Amino acid sequence: MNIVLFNKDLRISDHQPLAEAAKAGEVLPLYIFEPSLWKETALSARHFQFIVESLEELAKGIEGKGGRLLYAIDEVERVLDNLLDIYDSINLFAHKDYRLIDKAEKWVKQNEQVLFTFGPELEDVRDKQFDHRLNSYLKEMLAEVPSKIDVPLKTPDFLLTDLKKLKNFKFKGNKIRFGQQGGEGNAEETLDSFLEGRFSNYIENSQKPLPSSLSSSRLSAYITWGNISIRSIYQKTAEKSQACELEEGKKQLDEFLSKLIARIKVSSMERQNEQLADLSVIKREWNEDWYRRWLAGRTGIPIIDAAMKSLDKTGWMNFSLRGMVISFITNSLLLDEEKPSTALAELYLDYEPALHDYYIQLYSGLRGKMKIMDPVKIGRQLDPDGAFIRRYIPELSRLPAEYIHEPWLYPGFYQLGYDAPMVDVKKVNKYARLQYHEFMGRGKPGRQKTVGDDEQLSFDI
Ligand SMILES: Cc1cc2nc3c(=O)[nH]c(=O)nc-3n(C[C@H](O)[C@H](O)[C@H](O)COP(=O)(O)OP(=O)(O)OC[C@H]3O[C@@H](n4cnc5c(N)ncnc54)[C@H](O)[C@@H]3O)c2cc1C
Repeated sequence: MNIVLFNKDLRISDHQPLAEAAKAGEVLPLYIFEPSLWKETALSARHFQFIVESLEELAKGIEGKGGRLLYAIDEVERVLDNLLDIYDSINLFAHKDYRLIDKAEKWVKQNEQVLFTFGPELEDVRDKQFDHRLNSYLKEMLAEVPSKIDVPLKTPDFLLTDLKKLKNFKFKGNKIRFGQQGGEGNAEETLDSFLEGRFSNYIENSQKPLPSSLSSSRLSAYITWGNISIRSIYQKTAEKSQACELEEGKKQLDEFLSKLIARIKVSSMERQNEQLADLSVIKREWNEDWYRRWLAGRTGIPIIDAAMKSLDKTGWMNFSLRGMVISFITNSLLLDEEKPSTALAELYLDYEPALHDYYIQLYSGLRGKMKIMDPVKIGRQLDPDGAFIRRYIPELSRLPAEYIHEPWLYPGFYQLGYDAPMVDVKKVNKYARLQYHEFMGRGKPGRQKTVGDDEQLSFDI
């Protein structure tokens, strides 16, 4: 039996494993929900929601070709064992980045079955041939799934034909009401609307909090869950760029393409044996109250709070805000990055472990210099009139612009009902810099913290 293992490739267009399996004979398209994966990783209710929306559309697409998408709720090895009891032999078809590829590879070896994998050979970005291979992959013809998919007459009883049973699944976190919805159609619409005009201020706006939600492509969640393939985005964009009459348009699209390529490169970086800095000696003792206020968007520092509230609501933030919120908690407040990183991963709809971990490490100083940012200053640069802050913090919606980034300076501050800042940013940053410079200079811990340090760091209104 030819079994297609769907994973983070929830689409029909440019789906090579499905195309090849359909050419080989009868196909059983399968999506496995592994309970252990949902329990042990940062996958959350909002990811589940997006996946279900994607699967519903995928199922319709497969039905349209005469096939049927099936589901299993179990560990991947057990599902495959059960299938092997039913079928004499199994050919698995999957993309190379199938999340459970190690398990599938081990299983086929142990059971003498066959696994066909598809996708570019892009394992190590330092390889001299990397750029060449990437370039050819991006320009390759897209895979076309045949118009008819043959299904076996009878499918195993233990496989599910709909998603109702999944309602008993337990998830972390909350669903999103105002975020992007999963599915191939939505992915294509998002790309089309970007190429039809939203791209025109990409460079200027993609790091500004409010304008970025329109001027950025907003494709990240669709790429993460494979509702659209990167090479189809690449090809459509390159075509649009060629057709652009104005140099300015080409410039915007080239910048966007460079981001897509950055994604592939960061995802392909060889991470084993990497030496990360050990900053544990300068970290503060864990402060649950600070952490909770940061996560809830109640630090009293408007740009941080607006960013965290927008993430909770929409599941998305632009690059600069992502860097700023993690830098604030790990570098300014000197808290360990592990818990904040997991909390953010649960909230980002586009959570992709390779990218997320890399940038969290970069922004919390584990991969080089620890950058200590001033969120008030950054807020002024990114959101000068405070439109983003006003959108997400209603208490500040009518505050005059001159106070929007430092509302505690407003004479009527206590009437606003907004939180007083939990720390004085200047003081915590000064303290963090001192700790870091001592650590770097002498290669040993900074000044031992004494009782009363925290009091010195609190805000002096
Ligand atoms: C701490 C931190 C964590 C991050 N975690 C993730 C994550 O889990 N998943 C994720 O998709 N992105 C992550 N990013 C990268 C980036 O912030 C998002 O890809 C981007 O904000 C998505 O919005 P967009 O699709 O509108 O991007 P656009 O600007 O329109 O870019 C198009 C695509 O290129 C890729 N991309 C854009 N910027 C980068 C970059 N600097 N490096 C690598 N790829 C890029 C994304 O796939 C994106 O969809 C993270 C960044 C930081 C600083």
